[in-house]
Amino acid sequence: MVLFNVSRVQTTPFDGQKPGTSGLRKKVKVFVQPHYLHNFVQATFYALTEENVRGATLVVSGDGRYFSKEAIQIITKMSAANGVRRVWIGQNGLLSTPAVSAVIRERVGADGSKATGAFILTASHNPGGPNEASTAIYDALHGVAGAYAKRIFVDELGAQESSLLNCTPKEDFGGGHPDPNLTYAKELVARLGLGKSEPQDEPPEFGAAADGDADRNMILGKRFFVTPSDSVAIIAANAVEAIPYFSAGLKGVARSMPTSAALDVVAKHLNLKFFEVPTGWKFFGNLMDAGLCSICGEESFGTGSDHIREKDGIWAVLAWLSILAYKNKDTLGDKLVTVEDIVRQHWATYGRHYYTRYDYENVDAGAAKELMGYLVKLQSSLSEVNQIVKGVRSDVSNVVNADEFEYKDPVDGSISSHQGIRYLFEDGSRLIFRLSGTGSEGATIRLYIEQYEKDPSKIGRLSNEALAPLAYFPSFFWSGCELTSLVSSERGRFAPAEQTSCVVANSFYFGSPDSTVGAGEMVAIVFDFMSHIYMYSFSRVTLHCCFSNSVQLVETLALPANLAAPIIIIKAHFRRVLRRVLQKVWERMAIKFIVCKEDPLLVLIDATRLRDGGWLLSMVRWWLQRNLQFVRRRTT
Ligand SMILES: O=P(O)(O)OC[C@H]1O[C@H](O)[C@H](O)[C@@H](O)[C@@H]1O
Repeated sequence: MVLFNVSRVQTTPFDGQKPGTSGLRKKVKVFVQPHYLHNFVQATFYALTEENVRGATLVVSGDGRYFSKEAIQIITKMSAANGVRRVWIGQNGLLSTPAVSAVIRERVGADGSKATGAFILTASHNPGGPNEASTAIYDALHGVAGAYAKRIFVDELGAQESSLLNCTPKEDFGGGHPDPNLTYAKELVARLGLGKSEPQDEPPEFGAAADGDADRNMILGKRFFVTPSDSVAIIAANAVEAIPYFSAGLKGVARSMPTSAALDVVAKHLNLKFFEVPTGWKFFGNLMDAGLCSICGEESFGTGSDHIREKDGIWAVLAWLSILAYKNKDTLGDKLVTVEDIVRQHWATYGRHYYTRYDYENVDAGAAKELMGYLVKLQSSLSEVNQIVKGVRSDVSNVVNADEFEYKDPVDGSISSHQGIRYLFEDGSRLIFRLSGTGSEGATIRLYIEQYEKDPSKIGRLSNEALAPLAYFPSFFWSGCELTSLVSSERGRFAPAEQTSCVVANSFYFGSPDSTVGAGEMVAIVFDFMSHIYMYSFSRVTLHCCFSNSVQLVETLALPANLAAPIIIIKAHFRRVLRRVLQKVWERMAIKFIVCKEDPLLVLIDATRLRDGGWLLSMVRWWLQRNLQFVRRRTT
């Protein structure tokens, strides 16, 4: 016979310690509080009848999640103290929930005993770990990455199966678009708290996605998006300490031209060889073969190293996990260093490159070519460019260089020309225009906007706000072009799809604090030919410097200060078609039309009408998106 000393310990109740539908489910940090589990176990014993406890046999086991071992010790001791005779524990404390049920119902002990009940240590499908928030999700978007993900993340690294999302490869990628970005990795984006609405569960700390063939990657933190340009810079900055493969040092780093210059700053700080190559992975291959480059990346969600000659989506995720592990090596039990912490720390050290990309897809190939030609021609006069720039925003630095990117391969000496049009600003900001080389229909124009901020007090701004001044320019640069083709196209997407920021381009300007209008205030809503929408307050100075032509126009027209009916000013060639469409819809709003020759489409509305005018804006936007195909250079 074994004798135990039983001691009584005074405890106090815990708020909300109530079993729900299926047991007591609480976060680990709640469960590990002193006496939390003890209170629950003792309360359970008190609730049971004497004969179910005294001399009884209990089963105690679970799914082996964090804190199970400690809990089994506590429950076993408390069972003994309460008179339980025998505790059956699965090997290493492991038993599936159905197995526990089977043991209670079927198992008969050597002495004929049967279990009267069990403590099952599980939270079922919910995450576990010292901090459940440290879980991760990997979304293979039903591409081939799924086949590798289970082996690498679950079997090798011990992640839970529930961390795998869309990891069964499917012929049609599950009907989705297997491109890992904020637009297409919808489910992952929503789970990480970056969707339109808050997710049901607290988002995990880490998320990543791959494309169909597993060479691209997207890295997310909880409610946080890491731009691919930042991602490669951060990997490079931490590689030597955090990734054993690079412990001997980096040979050099490289990025594609439109990728932000975040990597350049790291290379400079660490005194690394640095290369800026045209878009396309093949340019990195030469550098790697020549032993000049260890890590490289592109804004198009490609990141890789010289372990192979392609970008490698899973490698990028492992690189990030290595950095997270390294940054957390001393934080066991404390608050974890998160993805967001790492990125913000990086910005504080190296400065931040605010960055976004707009894609204008499926536009008329001829018109796109002409537009690019126009942008190149504009480059011949920097003073003209700066005149436009200063006329729009006096607070933006000068364009100091403008060119078409050309690359001379340092290894074989080959030259690649016409690799994108660059407008480079004095403060390091850049506007880049490029024709995509991967589109399958029409042309795709990519517009990359980047602004460098060194001042640590200014690195925490919203990206759309920080980039707003620069985002004004493209339409002004293009003001020498005009819309001509009004071919209706259901499929052509006229509105830009913003790939690298959470902000949808069309809400870009409405979303900024500048755009709030007071009741009775007069505002102008301007649609430029790219269907960006600008809203200006007439009582603000911004309007005067932002849109001087329109102001002059409005002044010339001597519009009344408080407009009763909306007025729509349209370009001459829109008149017939737009008027026909809009007049029908808006008859009851007594819209007056004024036709002007030189301005973009201008809708002038009394702000008091804006509250019920949302549908009106949607109508205009819908019409523009549906009907305007693209631009052609002004021929005069
Ligand atoms: O030319 P784009 O449409 O911008 O595509 C750019 C990307 O296309 C492919 O994925 C290449 O492998 C990448 O190296 C490149 O960055």
